[in-house]
Amino acid sequence: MAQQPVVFIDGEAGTTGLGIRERLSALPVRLHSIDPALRKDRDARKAAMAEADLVVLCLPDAASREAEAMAVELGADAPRLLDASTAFRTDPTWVYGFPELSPEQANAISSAPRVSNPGCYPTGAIGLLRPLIQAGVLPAHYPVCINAVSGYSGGGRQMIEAHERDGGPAFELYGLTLEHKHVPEIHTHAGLTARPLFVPSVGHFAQGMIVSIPLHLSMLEGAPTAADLHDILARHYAGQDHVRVVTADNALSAEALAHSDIMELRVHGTPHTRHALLTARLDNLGKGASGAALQNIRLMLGLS
Ligand SMILES: NC(=O)C1=CN([C@@H]2O[C@H](COP(=O)(O)OP(=O)(O)OC[C@H]3O[C@@H](n4cnc5c(N)ncnc54)[C@H](OP(=O)(O)O)[C@@H]3O)[C@@H](O)[C@H]2O)C=CC1
Ligand SMILES: CC(=O)N[C@@H](CCC(=O)OP(=O)(O)O)C(=O)O
Repeated sequence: MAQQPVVFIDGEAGTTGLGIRERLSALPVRLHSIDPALRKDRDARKAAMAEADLVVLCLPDAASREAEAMAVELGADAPRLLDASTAFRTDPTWVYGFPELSPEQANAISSAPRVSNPGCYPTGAIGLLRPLIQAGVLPAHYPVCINAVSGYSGGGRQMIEAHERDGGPAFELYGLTLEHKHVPEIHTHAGLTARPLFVPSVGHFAQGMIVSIPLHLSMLEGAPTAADLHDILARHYAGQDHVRVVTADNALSAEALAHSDIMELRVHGTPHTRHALLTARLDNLGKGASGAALQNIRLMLGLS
């Protein structure tokens, strides 16, 4: 029997790491772990990397960069890397791990030595914008405004503890310098030429996310209707397991897809409105993190 590929999750005890570990139990892989007391020990992490075929980095950005440097030091023994942080998402030497962007993207992920897992908010924003830009209906220079709300698990262990111990705010806008770390990622991978304006927020619920983007249809090529935009998205994602283009509702709860790896896309608006609202609903820990990582792990290891 062929040997199972070895996977090491650097940051296994964190929010994203735990989610990936849980999902990996369904795959024919061997998980290589290190003594939890040594989880931040450089030598122990490097030795674990040398044992692995694939290392999944579930770390803050600085620790991910350090891990990548350690992999380079391993030379010919370097494992392939999948990084869940923001560190390499706009680095052209890494492949962006969003397989639904195109069949070519899925192929590129399969053979790449370095793959960056998309951010939670960018998954929703890029998932909505890119097919419309590609289809030529949304101009790349459109002044895009993105509003989004996340469950508090989006802030990792520290934010989870703050909400669960101290209550946390019911609803809070943040990133109000308008320089959130996800802006360059959305700008690059949506295919926009104009920098998008992004306003995130966090609510007092654990998991779930809505990303919403209002559009003035009269400013789009050919003045399409909301139904036309729905059809473009539906054609783009036809046959995909993790992204569904569904009928618009009059209200949307952010928590409905908690514990799911599916993302739902909607186009709201009636034939009478000259406005449309694009929405993406997902679990920030599911398709927004660990669920997407599992898709990439399957592709990288050739597991169907
Ligand atoms: N939470 C989310 O919704 C999403 C998170 N991500 C990204 O995934 C990454 C991990 O986030 P998340 O799981 O939420 O964060 P957590 O804080 O929950 O987990 C991070 C883990 O990394 C460990 N760690 C920190 N520094 C080091 C180090 N130098 N060496 C080894 N381990 C270290 C932490 O240990 P300790 O706690 O002891 O410090 C912790 O176990 C981040 O880059 C984040 O941006 C991506 C998409 C969504
Ligand atoms: C609520 C909250 O704080 N969310 C995080 C985003 C989640 C995250 O850090 O993950 P990725 O960048 O890897 O997607 C934030 O805004 O920084």
